[in-house]
Order: sequence, then C-alpha cells, then structure tokens
Amino acid sequence: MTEAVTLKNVNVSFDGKWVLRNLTFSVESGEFLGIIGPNGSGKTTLMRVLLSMLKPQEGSVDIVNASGLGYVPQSRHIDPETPLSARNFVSLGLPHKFRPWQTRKDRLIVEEAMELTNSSNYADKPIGKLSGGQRQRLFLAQALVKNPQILLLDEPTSNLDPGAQETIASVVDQIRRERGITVLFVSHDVNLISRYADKILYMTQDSYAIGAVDEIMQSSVLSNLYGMPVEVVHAGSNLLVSFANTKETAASICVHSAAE
Ligand SMILES: Nc1ncnc2c1ncn2[C@@H]1O[C@H](COP(=O)(O)OP(=O)(O)OP(=O)(O)O)[C@@H](O)[C@H]1O
Repeated sequence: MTEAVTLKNVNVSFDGKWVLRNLTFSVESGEFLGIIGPNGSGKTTLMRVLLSMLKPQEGSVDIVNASGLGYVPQSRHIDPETPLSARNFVSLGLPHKFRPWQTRKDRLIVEEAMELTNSSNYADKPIGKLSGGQRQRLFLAQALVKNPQILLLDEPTSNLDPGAQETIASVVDQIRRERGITVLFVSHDVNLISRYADKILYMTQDSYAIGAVDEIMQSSVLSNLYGMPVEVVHAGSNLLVSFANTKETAASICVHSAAE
C-alpha cells in the first residue's frame, strides 16, 4: 500500500489559538478515513489545508497527485429559482468547466457520474427545484467528473434524513471500491462512518486520535480526548456516546444516528 495523504506535525492557529496542533497521520491509497469531532474541532480547517486553501504555519502536507483531488462541500443553499439543469450543474466539474461545445466524451463522463450517483432520472430538472438529498448527489457527481484519485467530503450528509445519508455514504464507498480512490469523509454521525470507514480520525479542540473504529470508539479514548468522563455504549449495532458529567442526563446522551 502507498500513502495517498501524509501530514506531519501540522499546526494551524487563528488569532493566536491553535486549531490544528501537531496533527500527524497518513491515509493509504484506497482507504476510507472517517473524520469526526465536535463543532469547532478543526475538521473544515483540515479540509482547507488538504485543498491548499490554507497554508499551515508549521508542518508538512504531502498529497500524491494533488491535482487529482475531488471535493464535495457541505450542502449549500441554492436559490429555488436557479434554472441551471442538474446535468449542466454536474458538467461544471469538468476540468475545463461547462462549455456549449462539450465533446461526446465529456457528455459520457457526465452521464456516467450521474448514473453512479443515481441522479440520472432528474438530469433535466432545474437544480433549484431539487431536494437536499438530490442536490448532494449532484455535488458528488460534480466532483467525480474530474476523475479524482482522492475524494474529500465535508459533511456531505448534513441536513439529510437517515436514508439519504446512507445512500450518499454507500455510493461513495461503492465508487471507492470500483475506482480504488482514497476517501476522507467528514461527518457528525459516528454510526454512519463506522459502517464504511477503515479508520477514524477523531478530533477535539485540544487533541485527536486516529485508528480503527473499534480502537477509537472506546470510553477511555474519548474520555482522554475530551478531558472528561465519556462513556461509549454499544446498543445493538449502534454506538451511543454519553457525556457523563453534564447536568441533564437525558440530554447528555448523544445518539449519533438513527437505527440502520
Ligand atoms: N478563517 C478563520 N479565521 C478565524 N478563525 C477561524 C477561521 N476558520 C476557522 N476558524 C476557527 O477555527 C475553529 C475550527 O473551525 P472549523 O470550521 O475547522 O471547525 P469544524 O470542526 O469544521 O466545525 P463544525 O463541526 O462546526 O463544522 C473554530 O473555532 C473557528 O471559529
């Protein structure tokens, strides 16, 4: 296995406050890395570093074939009156952008990406009239037309219902297996991530841990990361994470996903 992404001692601070502190990890080619952590723990900052949108103050970032990065952002607001068709929206991801004189090959690439993401049946619909889940599949298709070797996804399932979340994650995993691409997938849903990820990078404001799902999703590891007692409970096939020292016990139990 070769390493597709390697970070060594990456440090990023904003206004004197460290957001990424001595972050060191690598992702092997073809691997699925799930990235989870509370709000403000630096997940999007890490994505921006990987996309070369942000230069760390210290440390090194090595990406094999950086031109082969594909990126799927968090769901964004799209004006309901946007007339652009789903197909043309996906075409915007082509390396030379959408042009009226697209070649037959371009059109085939777009059709293939839409088939892979199960979005062909609304290819001619205006993007403004589509649901959040339908749009997220188009963002994924738009990233795929670049034929990425590494796919970065920043909470691509936020605001989607559990069924739509599962669809996005399983399509990503299927494409990874078929094309052998490397996936870095940010999500707040540890159960969703656990079903697909080879490894988890769990980030908190002060620390991080990386390893296999079973190694990371342990009470001792999360307690260490959060600096307070945290209990990881197995409930059937799901994990529940309970922050023991909060005042309201019921509210402290955080179910990361609905049942499968
Ligand atoms: N350009 C910036 N200038 C100043 N502070 C920033 C900037 N970008 C991010 N931050 C701060 O860095 C911290 C990490 O932000 P980041 O968006 O990476 O977190 P996150 O883990 O993606 O959070 P969320 O789960 O809410 O999306 C936050 O405290 C944020 O306010």
